[in-house]
Amino acid sequence: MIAIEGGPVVTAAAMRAAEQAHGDLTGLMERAGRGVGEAVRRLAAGAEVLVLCGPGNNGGDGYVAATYLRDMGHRVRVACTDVPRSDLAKAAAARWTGPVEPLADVRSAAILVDAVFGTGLSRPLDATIADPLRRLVEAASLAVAVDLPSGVATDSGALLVEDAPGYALTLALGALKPAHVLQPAMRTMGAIRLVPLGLSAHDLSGAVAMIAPPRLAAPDPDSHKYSRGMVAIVVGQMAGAARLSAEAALRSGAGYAALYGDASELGPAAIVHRPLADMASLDDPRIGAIVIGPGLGRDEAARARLATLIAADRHPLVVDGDALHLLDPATLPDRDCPVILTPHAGEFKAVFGEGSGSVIDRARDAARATGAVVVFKGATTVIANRHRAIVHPGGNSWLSTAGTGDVLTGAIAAMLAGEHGTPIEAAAAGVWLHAEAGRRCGTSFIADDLATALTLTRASL
Ligand SMILES: NC(=O)C1=CN([C@@H]2O[C@H](COP(=O)(O)OP(=O)(O)OC[C@H]3O[C@@H](n4cnc5c(N)ncnc54)[C@H](OP(=O)(O)O)[C@@H]3O)[C@@H](O)[C@H]2O)[C@@H](O)CC1
Ligand SMILES: [K+]
Repeated sequence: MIAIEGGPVVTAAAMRAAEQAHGDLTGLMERAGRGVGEAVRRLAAGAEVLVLCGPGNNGGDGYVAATYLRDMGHRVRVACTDVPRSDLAKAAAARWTGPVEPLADVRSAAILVDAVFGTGLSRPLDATIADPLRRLVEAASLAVAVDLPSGVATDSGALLVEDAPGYALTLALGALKPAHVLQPAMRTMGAIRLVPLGLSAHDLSGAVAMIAPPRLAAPDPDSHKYSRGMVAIVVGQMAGAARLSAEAALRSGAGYAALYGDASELGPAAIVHRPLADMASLDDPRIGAIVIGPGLGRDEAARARLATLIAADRHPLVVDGDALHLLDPATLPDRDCPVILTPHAGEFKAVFGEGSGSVIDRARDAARATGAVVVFKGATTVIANRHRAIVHPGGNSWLSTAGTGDVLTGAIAAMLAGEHGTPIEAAAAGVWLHAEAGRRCGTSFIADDLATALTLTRASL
């Protein structure tokens, strides 16, 4: 089992293609089943194991795991939902010489291994499988899903079973699939670990990857406040939101944060307040990123400011909150300077409509249509540009409090202004810092605490 940070997230079809490119399908199943067997053996600590096998290759992995456990002298029973139907599963089942019980009335065991369906699940589970599976998972003190819990849709993360039971551990085979990073599937999986199968990185090189901690360099010895990144924030009707963004930008490492507009001079003294007599005040070439949206309001003045910034095309932009409701996405593809959009689900719908597919698909479609980096915030946050996507599979659920989005915007703007990688890398770095700061804050914190926590989060890298 190895770490999954930065690794590929691969659809069922891409996984099958990688498997075919590898060629040695029997060898892959051997590695998968053995990897499962080794993990289960370590965790079972001698307790009886029940392996449930389905008719396809997921079931084949189960037979291999059961055979391994038996050969290691472990107490193991096998039950099946159906006879093996794929050639590989037939061959694996033939090597299991013990009894195979029917699923319906099989006795539960302390350790349950679910090898019923994996990436080949094609329709909702029938009650004749779902009911005994739920009973056995719930009766076990440790339930382990092979590749995926049987009942989750690989590419969308949807549940194809009612009252899906919760597992303690899911052993992803070869690579993570979208369901491993998407809700509601993810919340049924428990801890997720990867069993490597030796598939080549080239064959797995999909366009979607798990987020990894960013590598952020310390300022150069000859750095100054502008070279570290100057963030300008356009103030609107609710100045507190803009202040949160400014503070977050500074605590994420920006050298200078200026609020442009009529804000009372509250907040850290380090934040600079400048009047916004006209938009020309934002022409300062030292500005590395402009934030527009937090607390902006949706009046005509706000709309005009946004349109002017987009048309001017002089600075990288981070567009959030109210500005997303005022945005005409058709104006974006012509820009040369990078744009990062940071919508939550409601804002995403306001800009792009409902879309189709998973949040990964929808974020990627939006990025392709606009040329912008789209940070689609939610239970799983997806950061996409035209060519690829990075997923952050959720952070501390206590982040769902007012102002945390403004903090994220500031963190992303700091990364963009400080030129920490390409725009998608800068956006991902901001998402990571924000989520990690949220983790450090624990429970019932407020957005101000989150902004404060960015200092030590940044220091941890
Ligand atoms: N890719 C790799 O690199 C490797 C993949 N490996 C493993 O292979 C797994 C994928 O195997 P797979 O393609 O055979 O699909 P799998 O999940 O076993 O199910 C297919 C069977 O289930 C049936 N079926 C489907 N839905 C059903 C339902 N609701 N109710 C009832 N039946 C249903 C379906 O029947 P059908 O839809 O044709 O009627 C078919 O018989 C993957 O998750 C991993 O564990 C590793 O061994 C090695 C490396
Ligand atoms: K499974």
